[in-house]
Amino acid sequence: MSHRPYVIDQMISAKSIAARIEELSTEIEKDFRDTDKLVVVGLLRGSFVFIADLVRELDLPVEVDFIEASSYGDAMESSREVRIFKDLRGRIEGRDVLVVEDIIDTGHTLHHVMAYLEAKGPARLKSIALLDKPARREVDYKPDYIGFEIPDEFVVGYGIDFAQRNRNLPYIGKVRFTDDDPA
Ligand SMILES: O=P(O)(O)OC[C@H]1O[C@H](OP(=O)(O)OP(=O)(O)O)[C@H](O)[C@@H]1O
Ligand code: HPA
Ligand SMILES: [Mg+2]
Repeated sequence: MSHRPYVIDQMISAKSIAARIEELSTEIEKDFRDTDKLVVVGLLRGSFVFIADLVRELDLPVEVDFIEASSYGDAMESSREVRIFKDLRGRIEGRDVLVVEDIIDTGHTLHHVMAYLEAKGPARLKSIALLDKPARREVDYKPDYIGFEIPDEFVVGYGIDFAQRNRNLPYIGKVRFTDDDPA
């Protein structure tokens, strides 16, 4: 939990996010045009806004499922220990699967979840992250689709939290601590 005062500076507008999701959907539709059904798996909690907007742009037969993993808790630093709190409801063996993530930072979360899901034997398994922060990567993993590459800033909004707050902002913003400001 942060007790330091901070403000949020907008980094990516709601309009830019919507435009990028349209482009990404076209790419995904092309790659999975022959699918009988695509299981779109949201990684809770951060991806709940992104998956809602993404599936509504996808002109494919989709099923939606969720898995919950977390490694940050209320901190700004990854614990590097990814815990699965909730597993999928459905089976993905032999199915086409797209994992939807809000942000890839150190890479521990997505890397761990992809290995966990791969072991369930899907036909095709791909991942999409709205944001990619490559400067902080600790594991060698690159999502198949990326919305925006961002600099090394702590971001919030559009589902992403800081100590569980700010998930409801319609845009992506960066956290700026005001006690860092020169007097
Ligand atoms: O690449 P990494 O360094 O692993 O960081 C990315 C992950 O961290 C955040 O989740 P968090 O653990 O905060 O849980 P949440 O989704 O419930 O907010 C974010 O939603 C990603 O899942
Ligand atoms: O920049 C971030 N903001 C919020 N949660 C996060 N989890 C990984 N990176 C971030
Ligand atoms: Mg998350």
